[in-house]
Amino acid sequence: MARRMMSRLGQWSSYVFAVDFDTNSDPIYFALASKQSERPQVFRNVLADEKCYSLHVQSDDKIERAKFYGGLKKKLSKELPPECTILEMSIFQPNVKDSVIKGYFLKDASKSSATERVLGELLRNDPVYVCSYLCGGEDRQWSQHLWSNTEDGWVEVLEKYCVVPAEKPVHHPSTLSIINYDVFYSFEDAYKVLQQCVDIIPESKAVLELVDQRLESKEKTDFPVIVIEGLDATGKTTLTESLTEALGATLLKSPPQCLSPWRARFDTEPPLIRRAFYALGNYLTAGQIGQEARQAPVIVDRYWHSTAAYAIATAVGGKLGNLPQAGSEVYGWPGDLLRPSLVLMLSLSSQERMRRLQVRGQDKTMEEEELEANHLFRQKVEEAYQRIEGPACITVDASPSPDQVLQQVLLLIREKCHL
Ligand SMILES: Nc1nc2c(ncn2[C@@H]2O[C@H](COP(=O)(O)OP(=O)(O)OP(=O)(O)O)[C@@H](O)[C@H]2O)c(=O)[nH]1
Ligand SMILES: Nc1ncnc2c1ncn2[C@@H]1O[C@H](COP(=O)(O)OP(=O)(O)O)[C@@H](O)[C@H]1O
Repeated sequence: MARRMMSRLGQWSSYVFAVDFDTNSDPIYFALASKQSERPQVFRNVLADEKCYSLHVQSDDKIERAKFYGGLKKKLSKELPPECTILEMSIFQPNVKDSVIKGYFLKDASKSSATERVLGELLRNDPVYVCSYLCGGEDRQWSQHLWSNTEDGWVEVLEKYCVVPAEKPVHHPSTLSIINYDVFYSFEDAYKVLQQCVDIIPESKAVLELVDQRLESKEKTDFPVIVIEGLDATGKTTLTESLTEALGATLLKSPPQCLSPWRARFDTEPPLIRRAFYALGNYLTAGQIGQEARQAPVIVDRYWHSTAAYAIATAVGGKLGNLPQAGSEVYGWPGDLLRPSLVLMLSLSSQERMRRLQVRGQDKTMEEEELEANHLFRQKVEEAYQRIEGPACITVDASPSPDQVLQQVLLLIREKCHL
């Protein structure tokens, strides 16, 4: 027992556990130790006498981990008692990229044994670690108890560790696994993800075949390439169509039309797979841009900024201040992706944007629903847009009439692209 205890504690002793009790404040950070700490009790302000558990995915295969984790919250929400609160949890080594293991912390105020039954089932059938947390002794200290399956299918508590406070890390744990999990900075990295999905998502094969036929894009283009960005209903479609006419340009968009048959399918996938799909969409569009910009200016409706901004805003948990600082490598442009001459970001008040969304009456994407419901998510998307470099976007006030916005943008294009 001692050997196993040391092996696990040895494995986890350099890890910090982070639980998001409230998106407006810092997570609670704790570590594991073989003996109690002299420092204040970890959960003193956030837990009373609830039963607490944690579970996290243990698989070396990042696709399997992403797929399982993607469906886990829905499964827990469906099967756990309503009094059981499901909180985001990360286990990570501070400042070590790719060290993040995502999971959930359960605060169970129910008096039923349903939670333990559901967790026992998960432990028996799925690639998860399950732990329970107990508060005991005069000093009301918390301990973590690792569950294990016995041969006859029962659950036993394998090892017990003291839960001790841990320092707040420099970077929020959710920022440690953005690169190649939420945002892809090379064609090859995105392509590899879909290649690994061919067996579990058959549509990946058709997408890869299209991507294999993509046109090569050149560094430099003969005519200017102008990208129009912005949240849903800021007026991108209206502006790009009138711009195309005014400039005798070619209109493209990302993801390109040829990926439309599979878009809804990949929108249901976890970020790792979904973002790889959108990244490959940008490379397909880049090939089309390279070809079309030989004959005329090109206008693009959404491109890299949309892909990176939505992915970063979705990945970064907690408050707005948890976003990686401006200048961070996550805001960099992929070295192998065609760079446009100009990126314009349409900006609009929330009220006017909601009005236009209603007027247009189209269905909203899942992310747009989120944008509407979640002011914090919208702030993160808008802030991420502003921090992306290579080129950075120029903000345009999209509140005037369609024609006034068009004239304002034509002036900017003439000034910046000498068109
Ligand atoms: N284009 C694009 N959209 C993304 C990406 N990642 C997520 N999305 C989602 O897809 C939505 C936009 O998809 P579009 O096909 O541009 O839908 P649309 O109706 O044309 O959007 P608007 O042009 O904003 O009206 C965004 O609101 C995001 O929710 C990405 O990499 N590229
Ligand atoms: N400058 C504008 N002023 C008022 N309404 C606008 C303006 N631009 C677009 N709209 C209207 O707002 C709605 C959303 O415009 P759309 O071009 O579809 O935005 P996006 O493509 O960014 O989602 C449409 O009904 C459109 O007619």
